[in-house]
Amino acid sequence: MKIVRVVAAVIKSANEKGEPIIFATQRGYGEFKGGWEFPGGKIEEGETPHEALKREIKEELDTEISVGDLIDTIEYDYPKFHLSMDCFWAEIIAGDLVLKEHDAAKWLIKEDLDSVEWLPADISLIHSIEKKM
Ligand SMILES: Nc1nc2c([nH]c(=O)n2[C@H]2C[C@H](O)[C@@H](COP(=O)(O)OP(=O)(O)OP(=O)(O)O)O2)c(=O)[nH]1
Ligand SMILES: [Mg+2]
Repeated sequence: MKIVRVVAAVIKSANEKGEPIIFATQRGYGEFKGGWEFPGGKIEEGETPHEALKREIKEELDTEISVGDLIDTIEYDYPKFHLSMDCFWAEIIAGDLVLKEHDAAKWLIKEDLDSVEWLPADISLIHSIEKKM
């Protein structure tokens, strides 16, 4: 099966109460339109995962991030391809998270992680984030 290598950013911040929050985005196009995910995309030839993630977040959200530790690498079989997705903690350096491609976005506290319809591959990631938030 075709393997698609993807990087995704779990952008972390804090709300007014000082609680940790993460940034979730809703896909605006394609076969998974409407599903919730972490911003990011496919690694291009010659790029490191780190470079790919910084590029994707600039393209999708017009925002510069610093990339932190790897949270998990998700391996998931979709009917048409195998997804291998490196998911990193990230923080905003500059920019306002402008939605260039997504339909909607939300900052979620730990207790609200289950409140959106995540893409199937993201379910196991949500569990590890929940433990680490
Ligand atoms: N970015 C992202 N993609 C995810 C997640 N979960 C998940 O199953 N995917 C899938 C959906 C897509 O098939 C693939 C990533 O594709 P993408 O559409 O983000 O790639 P891209 O930004 O490079 O966009 P494109 O140029 O290929 O349209 O991984 C996730 O949390 N974030
Ligand atoms: Mg993308």
